[in-house]
Amino acid sequence: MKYPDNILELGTLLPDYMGFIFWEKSARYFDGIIPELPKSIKKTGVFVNESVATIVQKVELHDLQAVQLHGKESVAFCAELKKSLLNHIEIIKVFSILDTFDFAVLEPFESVCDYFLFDTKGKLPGGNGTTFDWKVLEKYPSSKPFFLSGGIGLEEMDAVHEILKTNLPVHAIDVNSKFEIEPGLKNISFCRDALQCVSTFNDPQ
Ligand SMILES: O=C(O)c1ccccc1N[C@@H]1O[C@H](COP(=O)(O)O)[C@@H](O)[C@H]1O
Repeated sequence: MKYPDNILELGTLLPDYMGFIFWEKSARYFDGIIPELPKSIKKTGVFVNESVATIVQKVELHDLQAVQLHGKESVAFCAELKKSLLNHIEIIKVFSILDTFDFAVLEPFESVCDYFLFDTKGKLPGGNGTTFDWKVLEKYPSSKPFFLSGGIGLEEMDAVHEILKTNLPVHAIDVNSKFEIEPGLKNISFCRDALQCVSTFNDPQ
């Protein structure tokens, strides 16, 4: 999200999280002031290999409730960040998947982050707009809840429904470029359709 009016309009749909990209090379780079949003929406800062000091500064400046680490942040880095954020900010550690994934790498991160996020490996650290084969997640060995991400659009809603029927601990569905008019400007009507669609998932067939 980048533009105040668009941020406020999306806010009326009450998503659980709203993301702001603090990676300067992104076309979605956010350098504004986040307008007042409903308190239930967790404002999430997305960072790529940023320093602890910068992340803490952005958390304080924008009153963020979650940080998404979208680079090669180490276990030690996540631990230091967790300590600096006094445990009250959610830490979401991203792992990028192509065709296969060695889930053993997750184990040391279990205690230093609150959620994992699985995105698709691509040219950019994130926002590549491509999906990975979610079958890879059948081997997910952990009970830690995760965000499912990477190129999710309205066309993926049936597949999203299917994955939510499994025992996988999917915490949230993370959408980005497939819901945009241009980078950082969300298509509100697409977002409304997706939320409407998700709200029917528990309806009896
Ligand atoms: O979107 C970006 O520009 C971006 C840049 C650097 C790190 C992460 C970024 N976006 C995140 O990428 C995922 C997947 O996005 P997409 O659906 O494939 O477009 C999502 O978490 C974005 O927040």
